[in-house]
Amino acid sequence: MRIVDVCEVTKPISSPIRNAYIDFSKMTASLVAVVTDVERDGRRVVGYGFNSNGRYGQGGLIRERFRDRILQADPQGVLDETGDNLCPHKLWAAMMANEKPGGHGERSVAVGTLDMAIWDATAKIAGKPLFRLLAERKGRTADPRVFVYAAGGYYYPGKDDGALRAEMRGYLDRGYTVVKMKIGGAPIDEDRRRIEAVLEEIGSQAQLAVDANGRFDLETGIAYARMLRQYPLFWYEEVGDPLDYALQAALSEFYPGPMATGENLFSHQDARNLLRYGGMRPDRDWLQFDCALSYGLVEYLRTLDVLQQFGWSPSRCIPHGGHQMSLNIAAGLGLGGNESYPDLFQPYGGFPDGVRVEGGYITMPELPGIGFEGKSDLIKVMRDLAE
Ligand SMILES: O=C([O-])CC(=O)C(=O)O
Ligand SMILES: [Mg+2]
Repeated sequence: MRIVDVCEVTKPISSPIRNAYIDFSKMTASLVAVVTDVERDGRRVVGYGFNSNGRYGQGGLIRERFRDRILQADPQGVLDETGDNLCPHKLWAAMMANEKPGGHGERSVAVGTLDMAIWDATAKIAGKPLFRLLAERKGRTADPRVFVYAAGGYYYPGKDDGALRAEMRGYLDRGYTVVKMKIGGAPIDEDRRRIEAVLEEIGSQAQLAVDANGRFDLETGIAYARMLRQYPLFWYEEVGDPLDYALQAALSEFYPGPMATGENLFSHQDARNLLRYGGMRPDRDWLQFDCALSYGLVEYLRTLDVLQQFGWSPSRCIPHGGHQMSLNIAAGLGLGGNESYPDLFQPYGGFPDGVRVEGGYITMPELPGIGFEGKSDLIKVMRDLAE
């Protein structure tokens, strides 16, 4: 068996929304297919992947470097020990041949996208849901029930507090128990007003998380901490620059509640620096590393090893990105849950058709691979690429 082709297309996922740092008017994502010569149920096995929102499509890197390294690797040399399936770890090493360490930049996005497709193909060849395969390999029991929260609350032209409240009400009506909104894209008094409007809307039915998208310097981060700590928030997210670990550490003196960060750390080495120097508290804080932006699941497994070394439970991870890959990791390896964008970044985000949020949890269906075949709008664009 072998990989016979790797395809990439860069697709728009644009919308008029804005967070404290960027707008999404020109946002794109890479969609990739890893085509094998294996057949299952009368159909050629093709693995699919895509990168999460927030970083742009990686067609250049994928087509100029990583695709060729996969296709030029010795086909026998990238199989697992049985010889009957792909080995995602060996394929990862093939992709990263002749790459220097450090300076992770956005090649981690290109590799993460391909790694998703390789795991999808691997689990399909094994004939199981990825979360079951992962749990088996780790010798644990999978839990198909996964906590999810609704991310939104963006700045949007003409959006007033009424529209923000209606958006949050819509998430509660769909079964979510935690909702998230953006802060830091308006003056602090305006953000306070928005937060109070949402808190009034959700009452005791749900909790609110707020996300500053790395916008604040230490002084502003502290000013917001003083304001925010009066409210019972689920978390205060990505306060300052993602690589400013000293800022993150200083904040914990001013903010006793839970904080979250990590969506813009793209390697296990960066994750380790966050745990070494960021003052994160394993009893209450949350880690949001997103494998689709950070060299994929092969690297995420290394990140989970780092967590263990530092005494962190995988249940403190709730990844960024809202994709089914992280849902599988959560169900298979015991993460604390996953992000979800109920109204954004379609068709890539979300759940297989028919999956409903109940009391803040979804239940994973038993679909081979990552489960893209169960989401009709998504599998349609995927098959247009490679089948
Ligand atoms: O607005 C974004 O870039 C997405 C984000 O931070 C999140 O989902 O936490
Ligand atoms: Mg965020």
